Amino acid sequence: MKGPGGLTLQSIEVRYGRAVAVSDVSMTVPPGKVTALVGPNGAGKSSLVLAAFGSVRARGRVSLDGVDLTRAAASRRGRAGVAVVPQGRQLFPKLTVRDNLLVAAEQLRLPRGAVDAALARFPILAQRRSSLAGVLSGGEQQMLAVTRALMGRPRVLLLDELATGLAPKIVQMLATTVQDLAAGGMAILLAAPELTVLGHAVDRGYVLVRGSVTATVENGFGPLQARYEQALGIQRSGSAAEPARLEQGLPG
Ligand SMILES: Nc1ncnc2c1ncn2[C@@H]1O[C@H](COP(=O)(O)OP(=O)(O)OP(=O)(O)O)[C@@H](O)[C@H]1O
Repeated sequence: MKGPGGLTLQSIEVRYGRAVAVSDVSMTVPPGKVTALVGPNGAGKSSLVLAAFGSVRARGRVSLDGVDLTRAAASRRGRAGVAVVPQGRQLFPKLTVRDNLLVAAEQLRLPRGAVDAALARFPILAQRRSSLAGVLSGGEQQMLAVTRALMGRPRVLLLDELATGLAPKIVQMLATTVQDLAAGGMAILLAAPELTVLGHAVDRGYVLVRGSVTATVENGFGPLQARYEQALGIQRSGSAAEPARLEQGLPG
């Protein structure tokens, strides 16, 4: 019996030793939508993303399109349709663009031809297929990380800090990619400490503070941002101190 579509996380808890990074979080990442996960630094966003992908140990349940993946390792989740662009990208800097994708193709048990097909998405990256990943610009590296994640035609794509440190033009291009993927039916999760540049791409989202969801918002980025600012204790008065507090995370 199939359950709801997309990714479902139930009562997820992530601990590092005695420290609880994520506490009893339940959320969904439905197909055809861009779901945001916003929270200040240290809120537990990356831990939750990696718990969904299966690369950190977690309590709770994870399912995709109603199929239980709780006990599946990351490699099996990958083949089942879960893909991640992790914070920091985790590329092999001393391998070429093409070889980075070949490694992923092998992990996903895809034919080698999948690499050239994947490279067609970003022409700039295709031109640099023989360059070492480590010499690419930040934007090109992020394109490579996204391309790698998309190789297995995932059903859910987890994007951790997609826009951090990138030029606005690149972020716009990635935002368009994300929207196109959602329009094609993919379930997308965008985790970030702030999403103003990507905000227009967001359909719904969750606010995460100190490992717990404090708000679930279904009606777009504006209301989500308002709930986020509320959670951080930010007053909308236009004072110069506000952006600094948003970047630093928690209310003073
Ligand atoms: N490998 C680890 N070992 C111990 N503690 C960790 C580890 N990874 C994360 N933490 C801690 O878990 C908490 C949540 O971290 P996490 O990286 O998931 O948050 P985040 O919201 O993604 O923050 P950021 O935006 O800074 O990446 C933090 O207190 C962090 O210090």
